[in-house]
Amino acid sequence: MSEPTQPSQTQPSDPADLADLVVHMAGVGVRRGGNALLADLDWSVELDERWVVLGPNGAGKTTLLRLAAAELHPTTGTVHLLGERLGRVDVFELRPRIGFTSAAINGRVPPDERVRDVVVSAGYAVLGRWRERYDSMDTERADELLGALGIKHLATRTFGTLSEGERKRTLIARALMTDPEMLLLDEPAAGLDLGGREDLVARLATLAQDPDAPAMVLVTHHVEEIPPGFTHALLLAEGRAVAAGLVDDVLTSENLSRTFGQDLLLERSGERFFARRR
Ligand SMILES: Nc1ncnc2c1ncn2[C@@H]1O[C@H](COP(=O)(O)OP(=O)(O)OP(=O)(O)O)[C@@H](O)[C@H]1O
Repeated sequence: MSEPTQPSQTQPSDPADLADLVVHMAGVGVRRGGNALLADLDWSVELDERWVVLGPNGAGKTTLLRLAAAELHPTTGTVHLLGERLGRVDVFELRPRIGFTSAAINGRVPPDERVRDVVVSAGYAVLGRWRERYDSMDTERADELLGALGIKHLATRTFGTLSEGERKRTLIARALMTDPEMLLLDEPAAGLDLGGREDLVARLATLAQDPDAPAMVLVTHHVEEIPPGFTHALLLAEGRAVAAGLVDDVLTSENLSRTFGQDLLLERSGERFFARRR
């Protein structure tokens, strides 16, 4: 195999340029207990970009997303989110500007909370406090988002009675409730059956193609889960970027093989990707 495609993003140093970037990471490392979870990472996301972050188990994808969600600070390097530098900004002011869904959030929703309240309470930065009085405009917005994700009919059901796919869609609606400038999705299709996955991929494709939608970063292990309309890809292995840039340049059999440490064949059908071992 030849040398990997080196991540080749420009790295602005001027604060005015940084203000235009949703995410800017320079020389980022995260260490825990002597392990490098991430190392030497340079990565930028612009407002109109939709990124997929792909890599094997343990590659550092969730760690990267938690940095982008202002849930973690880097051990080394600098992270700017929405023009603000982590460590120099109140993260409690930053977080409402970022929509984030993950299995961890899924596990924190009380099972007896109603679906509409799971969504609407995001505007009040609370989970599991459904007795708050909500503004009718907020309720309408929540219903609109539930409609866009195809689950408006479930608005009065309790979260605990939903299927895994319905829960994931509820949490995406919740993440969009605050009109975030960036939407982070950590393995949104994990645990879904084929129909559920295809339905979610189609809904995310619609969102990705909406020019008013926020910048998006989707973490996955599977190229089959990349929604059409996603523009960029970051391939991670052992905490380091293997390749980063436009989907068309980065998603190749060679880069995928290097990322997953196996000889893989990547195939494309229209705007969808499929991979298997050679
Ligand atoms: N607090 C910690 N101390 C030591 N190692 C950690 C800690 N947190 C995570 N790790 C390790 O860091 C690596 C990266 O973890 P991370 O969850 O970011 O990977 P991932 O790519 O999201 O993996 P997966 O696809 O399995 O979810 C893993 O090997 C994990 O065991």
